Amino acid sequence: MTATDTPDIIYTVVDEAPELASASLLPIIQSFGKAAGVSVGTRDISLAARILAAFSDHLTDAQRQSDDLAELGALVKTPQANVIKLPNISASVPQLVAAIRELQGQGYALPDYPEAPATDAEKDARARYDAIKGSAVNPVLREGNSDRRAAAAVKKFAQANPHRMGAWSADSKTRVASMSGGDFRSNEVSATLDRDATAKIVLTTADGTEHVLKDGVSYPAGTVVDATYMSAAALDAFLESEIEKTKAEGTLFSLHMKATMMKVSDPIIFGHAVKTYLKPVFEAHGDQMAALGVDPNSGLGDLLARVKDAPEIVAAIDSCMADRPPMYMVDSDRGITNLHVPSDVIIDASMPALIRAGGKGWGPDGKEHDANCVIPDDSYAPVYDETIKYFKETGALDPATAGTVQNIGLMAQKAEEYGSHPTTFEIPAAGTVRMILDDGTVLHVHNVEAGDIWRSASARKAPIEDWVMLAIDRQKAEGCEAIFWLDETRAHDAELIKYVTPILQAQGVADKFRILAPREATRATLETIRAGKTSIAITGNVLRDYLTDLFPILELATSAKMLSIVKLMQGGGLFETGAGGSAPKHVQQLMAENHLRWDSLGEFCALGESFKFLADVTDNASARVLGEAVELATQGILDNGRSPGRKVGQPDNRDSHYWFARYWADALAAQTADAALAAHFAPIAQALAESEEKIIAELHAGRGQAVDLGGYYHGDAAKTAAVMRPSATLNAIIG
Ligand SMILES: NC(=O)C1=CN([C@@H]2O[C@H](COP(=O)(O)OP(=O)(O)OC[C@H]3O[C@@H](n4cnc5c(N)ncnc54)[C@H](OP(=O)(O)O)[C@@H]3O)[C@@H](O)[C@H]2O)C=CC1
Ligand SMILES: O=C(O)CCC(=O)C(=O)O
Ligand SMILES: [Mg+2]
Repeated sequence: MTATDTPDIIYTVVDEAPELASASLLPIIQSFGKAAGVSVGTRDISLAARILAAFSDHLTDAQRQSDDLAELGALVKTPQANVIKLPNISASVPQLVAAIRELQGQGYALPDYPEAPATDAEKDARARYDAIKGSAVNPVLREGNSDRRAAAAVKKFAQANPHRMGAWSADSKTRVASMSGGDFRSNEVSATLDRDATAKIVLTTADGTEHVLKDGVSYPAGTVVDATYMSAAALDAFLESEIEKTKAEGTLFSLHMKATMMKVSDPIIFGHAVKTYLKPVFEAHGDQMAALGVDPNSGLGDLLARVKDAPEIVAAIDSCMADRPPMYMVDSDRGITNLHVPSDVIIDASMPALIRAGGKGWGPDGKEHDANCVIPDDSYAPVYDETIKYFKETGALDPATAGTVQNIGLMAQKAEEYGSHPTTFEIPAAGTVRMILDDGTVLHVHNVEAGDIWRSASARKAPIEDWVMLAIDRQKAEGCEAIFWLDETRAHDAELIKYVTPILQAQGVADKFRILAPREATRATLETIRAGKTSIAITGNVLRDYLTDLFPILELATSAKMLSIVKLMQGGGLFETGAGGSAPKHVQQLMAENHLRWDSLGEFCALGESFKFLADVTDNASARVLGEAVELATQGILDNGRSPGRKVGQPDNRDSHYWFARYWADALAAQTADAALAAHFAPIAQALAESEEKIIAELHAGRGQAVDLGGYYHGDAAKTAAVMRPSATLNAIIG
């Protein structure tokens, strides 16, 4: 693709619920955009497309797929970028394997996912699959810092229509457990480089052998470079003790990790939890299980499938589980536990859901119970711990009166932990890890044991400075409380504070900001929003992720309704839709009963911003008219209660798109800034209004019945369109 082929706006093709929604919404957007001379094209970053692009050489000409992620990765580094990014699957190994199997079944000659690669071909396939695994998309596209908040109209709507909140009682036994030592938080060291440098990471084992874990990592001057490790022995002792305490406390055992984004460290920690929970089974049958290909990092689901024909192991598991505290369940009806799949329980979504429910999780008995929320590393766990303590003291937040928390997140150029996977290692043998600069300076040293998880994360100067300036702009726009969530006693944060304070002083705004450690910032922020006011949380990358689910889920019921703007460092714009994920449960519901409860409010918000951004950079006045009309349409959806319902029979995602098109056309027909557009949309608006009954009836035909999409990861476009665009009348009006 040459630059001239790039559409004005790129709308990403993704997976699961948002992709199903796109089948209905995108044709509307493309048709409306075309009328204003704005081209809206697509690039495919779905898991299936990324797999196919990585294995082009295994496919026929007709099957080959371009590497759209690579193209977008280059585009976001240019001022022309205008990308609407929907949530995509960040695949765990079980998801990746399922997607490969589906594609193979459709006739794509892909190699299997090699669990234990031996031959060169297997090693090559494994390396290609590993590059697709986990959060492999967002870090490539996020060449800017993050600005996430609820649009004023969305917040007002949530206050006027408060969602249900679980009650919190002072005697709730729900709590957060994290390590008091030996974790990433306590072992962290950090330094800011005063010049451009390259580094190597070397493990020297007890016998003096040097193993180069990584070479040639390059950093520009001013980069904050951290190193830390989690002790495997301390982790196991902690998990063992928490499993026992959970049993004594009579709560559910739950583990909350980010195995997708932290794709190297967190599946290993998850695996430790699986092994510790089933410790007697691994002690008695470990060798046999290894021979059956069991990898605890892949979860209990995979493990059970592998041992199903070994009755002695199955019996040992049953007896062990009976003796353990009950587990927090992902799906109690189907027996899916917290430890089944590493990507089923993702901390940013799972902790807020539990907190919103009054500290309750589902147990194996299908009932709600208090839970022990195990979050081994103590870097960010205090946020949840303090939130839970606060709600126990004060009762749940009232969404009718609560203020709002906005977020400015340091995210650009793979900032902090979320960029650390290429420099994360499970240590093979005891020794010393050194991070050595090109001039021989030893930047960081740690003594480690076999199995420890060592990692280095970094944050570059330009993104840090951009982040502080973005925070200053946002505070100026809002005039409200603004807090840097930084802990001066933590090594990395102390280095960041050395950037933040002088910039605030130089800009003359130091009195507008506070710097508080996450625990203190959590309490201060909760008190602020309890009083109905706004607070800006200025955070690093991980808290950006955690807080933009936590507060939206408390305030708005879902983070799908968030405005999520990434102001790219090179001048382009990336507009993320919402702050949540791809909602697999919604796909299951659509397939079973033809109801899609996905709310596209995040897409609507992103679309308005994208059109307005296009108008700003290209002087395309029609694009501004389109964007402003999108905002009115979004307002119309809210004012008239046109968002999807949760249950079959209620209006769903498709109904909301009809209303969105109608309100959008109404606004375009009514505006006077662009007479040609008004004239174009007047008959469309009229047709949409006149055919309302017919369109709604056509949209609802077949609701309640199972539908066939022709695949889960790689559905059939025609089948999906038949399901998602069932109204011939609407389709004809849209053209
Ligand atoms: N930006 C990105 O690309 C992101 C991708 N992900 C990926 O998404 C997948 C699922 O992640 P998960 O953590 O389960 O989180 P999700 O955000 O997909 O789902 C959590 C719950 O939030 C509710 N929800 C989310 N979006 C909407 C929406 N638009 N409308 C209505 N309700 C919504 C649903 O609640 P209910 O079921 O009650 O209706 C849903 O089950 C994973 O593969 C993950 O890696 C995750 C986060 C961000
Ligand atoms: O990229 C991912 O896997 C998740 C991203 C995410 O959760 C977020 O940005 O809020
Ligand atoms: Mg998130």
